[in-house]
Amino acid sequence: MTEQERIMQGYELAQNYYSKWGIDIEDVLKKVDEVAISMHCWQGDDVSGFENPDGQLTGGIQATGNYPGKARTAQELRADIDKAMSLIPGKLRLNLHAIYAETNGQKVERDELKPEHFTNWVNWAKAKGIGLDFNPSCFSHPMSEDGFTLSHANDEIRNFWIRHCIASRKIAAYFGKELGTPAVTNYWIPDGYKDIPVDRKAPRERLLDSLNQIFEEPIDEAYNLDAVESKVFGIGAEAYTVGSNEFYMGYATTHHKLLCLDAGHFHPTEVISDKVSAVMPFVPGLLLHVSRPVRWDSDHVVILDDELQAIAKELVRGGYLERTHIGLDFFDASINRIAAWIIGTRNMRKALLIAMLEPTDYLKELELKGDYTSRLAVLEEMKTAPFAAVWEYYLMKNQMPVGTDWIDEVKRYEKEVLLQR
Ligand SMILES: C[C@H](O)[C@H](O)[C@@H](O)C(=O)CO
Ligand SMILES: [Mn+2]
Repeated sequence: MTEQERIMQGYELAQNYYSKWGIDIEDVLKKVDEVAISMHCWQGDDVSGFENPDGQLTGGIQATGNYPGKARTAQELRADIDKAMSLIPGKLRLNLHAIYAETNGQKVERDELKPEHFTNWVNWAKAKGIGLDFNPSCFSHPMSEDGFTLSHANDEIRNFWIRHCIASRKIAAYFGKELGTPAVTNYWIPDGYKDIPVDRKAPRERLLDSLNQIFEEPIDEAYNLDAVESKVFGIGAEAYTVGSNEFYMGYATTHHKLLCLDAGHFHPTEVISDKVSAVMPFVPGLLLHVSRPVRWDSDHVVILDDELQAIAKELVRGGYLERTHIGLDFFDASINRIAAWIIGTRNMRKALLIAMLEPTDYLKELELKGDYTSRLAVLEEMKTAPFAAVWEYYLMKNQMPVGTDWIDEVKRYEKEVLLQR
C-alpha cells in the first residue's frame, strides 16, 4: 500500500466515524484552512531585531538557548520564514515588531520610524498574499533602561515612547492599506517595579494618558486595529506591573480596543481559555498571544496540550473566530528556530481542527438537559476520535509533508543554510 493509499483509507474510516456524530469533514477542512494564524517574526532571531542585534533583550523577557543559525538580517529572516511557511498548512499572516525595520544601515530612532522602513516587508507580504500585523517595540532600548516607557514619570522619556507608538500605528495602517487586510497593532509595555511601590496610581494614570494620546487620531479600521496586552509580572518587575489585566480590560472595554490575552501573562493556575467568553461581551474582539508558560512566562513552543485545545474549543464553541485574531508568541533559542515555528503553528491549527471535529451542538443539548453523565462520556470519547487521520489527509491535500516528514527538509536547510551563517 502506498503512503497516499494509507492516508486515504484512514480518511475514509474517519469520515465514517465522524458522520455518525453528524460532522461533515469536508466542510470542517474548508473552515479550518481559512482561519488566519499570525506567525510572529521574533521566533526567528530570539527577539533581537535589526536595530541593535547584539544588544541585550530587556523588558523582563528572555530567549534562552544558543542554537546555531539564527537570522541576522531581514533577508535571512524572510528566507527562514519562507521556509517555515512552506511547511505549514492554512492561511497565515506575519506579525512584525518595530525593531525589524530596515533602515539601510542608517540610525533611525524609533520615534522616527516610517512606512518606508518596512517597504521590503510589505512587498514580500504582497508577493506571498498574506497580511501583516505590528507591534511598537518598547524594550531593548536606552530609553527603557529603568523599566518604564509609556508610564514614565519623566515626560521627555514618556513622550518619546508615545511618539514611537504613534509612528508604529501609522506604519501598521500603511500595511493594512497596501495589503487590503487590517493590521492588528499590539501595545505591550514592560513597565513595572521590582519591589513593592508606594504609588501604584500615578504610573497607571500616566499610561492612561499616553494611550489616549496614541489613539487620538482616528484610523480607519479597514487598515488598523489596536490591541492592548496585559501582563502579571516580568523579570525585574515582579511586584507591580502598570499594565495589569484589570487596567487593560478597563481600557479595552471603554475605548473600543481589542484585548490581547497572552497565555503566559496570568497567574500559573489561570487559563486564558476561561477568559474568552468572559470578556467577549464587552470588547470588540480579541487578539490572542498563544504561548506556553512553563512555571513563568517562559514562552516555550506551543504544544498540543490541554490548554491549547481548550483555547481552540472556546473559539469554536462560542462562535468567536470572526472576532478573534490568533497570534503566536513564543521564542525558543534552544532548538532549530524554523522547526519551532512549524511545530507551534501546526499545533495551533491542529487544535482548531480537533475543536471543529466535535459534536458541539449535541454536547450543549446534553448539558442543557442536565445529562452530565453523557456529556462526560462523549467528551472522553472525542479524545480518542480519529482526528489524526483527518489531519494527515488535510496535509496531503495541501501538498504538505505529512507527520514528521518536514524534519528532513528542515535538517537539509539547517545544514545548507543555517550552519553556513
Ligand atoms: C515580543 C513580544 O511582543 C512580547 O513577547 C510581548 O507580547 C509579551 O508577551 C511580553 O511578555
Ligand atoms: Mn505576548
